[in-house]
Amino acid sequence: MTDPSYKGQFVCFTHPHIGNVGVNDDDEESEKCHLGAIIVRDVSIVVSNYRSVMSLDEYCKKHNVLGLCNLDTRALTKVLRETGCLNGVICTDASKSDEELVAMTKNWTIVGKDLLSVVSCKEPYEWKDPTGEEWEFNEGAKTAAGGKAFKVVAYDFGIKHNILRRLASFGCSITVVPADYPADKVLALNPDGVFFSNGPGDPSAAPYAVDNARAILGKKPVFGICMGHQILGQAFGGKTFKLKFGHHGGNHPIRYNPTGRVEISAQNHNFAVDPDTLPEGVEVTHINLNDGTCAGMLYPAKKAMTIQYHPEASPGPHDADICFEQFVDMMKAEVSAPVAA
Ligand SMILES: NC(=O)CC[C@H](N)C(=O)O
Repeated sequence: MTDPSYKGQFVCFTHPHIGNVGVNDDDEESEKCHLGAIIVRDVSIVVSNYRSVMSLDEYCKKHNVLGLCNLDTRALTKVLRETGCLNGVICTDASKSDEELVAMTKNWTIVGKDLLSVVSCKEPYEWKDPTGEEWEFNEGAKTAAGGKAFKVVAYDFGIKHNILRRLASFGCSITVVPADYPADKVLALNPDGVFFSNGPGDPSAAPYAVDNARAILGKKPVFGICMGHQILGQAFGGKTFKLKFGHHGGNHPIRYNPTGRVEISAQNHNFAVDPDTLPEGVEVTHINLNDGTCAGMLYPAKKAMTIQYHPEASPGPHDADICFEQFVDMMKAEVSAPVAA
């Protein structure tokens, strides 16, 4: 609910019973809920978890989030699995006719809408907090950087807090900058690496982000997650397209081509990079095993790596946490062998 990449979307849960563990402040991935609406079959009236501070119902009311319950979400899922993702409208104004409501949905499209500037921070800020001691699952994270504190500038396209925490756990100190922060100002900060975050909407709707990425490529090691992967894909010279079925939730198998290792991943995206449009020198390193789409890239000549899904999880499995270490390794290698500008 608090992942800014979901800005404006309706999320329908297939699990019939939602909300039994309540809501806590520590798991928030940004300052607020970004969903257009949450749709569940049965919202739990009993909340039982030691971290819970309020029920899902109370949370929705407090944050003015539209919630629908008692809807047959499995029936809706059966429709969506045929049609793919659909536009929807939820309305409490009984004076609107069905025709008017249908026209509203038909006249709306996610394609071409720049939502990055809507959810991004407005001013740069620093982030230092790693994953809390009691939740750290990767003993190697602390020592991965070999005692060096790598300075990372992170583009905020709607960044999730846990990405910042994982980078900090791997020894990075991070300056988060707005989505349209000029590339020359980023380079003037002289970071060890530049990170491109997750974010909502159509990656083709933010050409300024692609231009900045292009201007940074080859000058600093870069890492992109989700929207960052798509923006970098375009900066490499590739194209993105809207999937019929987006990938959502915490159980998607990914193959890492260099080793054949399969990891289970958390995902949230509706667009993808078309691998056929990528220039020579860009390797597709990760494949989504459900539909064969491109899930990660490496551009060795530019010291650029990208992941279409969520290695930071939160929530979700930790299998892909190794990506943060690979980014740190790229920055380490850069200290001894700088990339050619
Ligand atoms: N989580 C994300 O960054 C999503 C990326 C992009 N908005 C998509 O839907 O594909």
